Amino acid sequence: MTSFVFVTGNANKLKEVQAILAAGGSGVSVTSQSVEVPEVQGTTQEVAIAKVKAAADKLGTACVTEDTALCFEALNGLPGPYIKDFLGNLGHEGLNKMLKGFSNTKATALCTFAYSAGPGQEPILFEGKTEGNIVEARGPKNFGWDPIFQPIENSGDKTYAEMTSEDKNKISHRYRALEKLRVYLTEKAEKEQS
Ligand SMILES: O=P(O)(O)OP(=O)(O)OP(=O)(O)OC[C@H]1O[C@@H](n2cnc3c(O)ncnc32)[C@H](O)[C@@H]1O
Ligand SMILES: [Mg+2]
Repeated sequence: MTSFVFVTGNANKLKEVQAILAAGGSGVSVTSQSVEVPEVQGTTQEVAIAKVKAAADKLGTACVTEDTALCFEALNGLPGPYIKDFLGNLGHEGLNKMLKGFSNTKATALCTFAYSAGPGQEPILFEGKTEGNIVEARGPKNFGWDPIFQPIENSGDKTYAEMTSEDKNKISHRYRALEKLRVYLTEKAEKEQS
């Protein structure tokens, strides 16, 4: 049984990670800890690396962090890793308004899991992407920008918020990144046993 410590303050992320791992029946499990770590500015990779390093230093142990970015094609990838501040200040409506001057509503949901084997160890990143469009908010408003993101594949015309969690977890940016982390941790555990 492989398990990892997931450092996050976001209960929705934790719930999805637990559900995705349970559905996969992979024997990888997760415990969680909420630790305040600074989030630096930079590319999604730089932000993810700095966050997991700070978390590993603080906890003194191996751990996993996750960063979610929402990248608007018309804005050359912005807000990207700064989506939390944009969403907090502008809301769903403001994010839609940002794209009013453009004919392009395409966006990429990008999830980056970062694994550190412990303090001072070089982090390893696992990325997952889902392509979609930014639309007027539809569906329950309990998780971030889910109501304004309509994935292109498999959703019909549903936003993430209108999809069942099972359906979202089959195609989500988080699912795709977590699958790579799961494979890595499983292979690592097998190597350590042999
Ligand atoms: O403690 P951490 O893990 O950092 O949790 P956080 O809520 O601060 O999360 P981020 O720094 O990664 O910021 C990402 C923002 O995008 C939101 N978000 C993340 N994943 C999402 C998803 O699958 N659907 C909708 N919104 C999401 C989240 O609520 C934040 O506002
Ligand atoms: Mg955060």
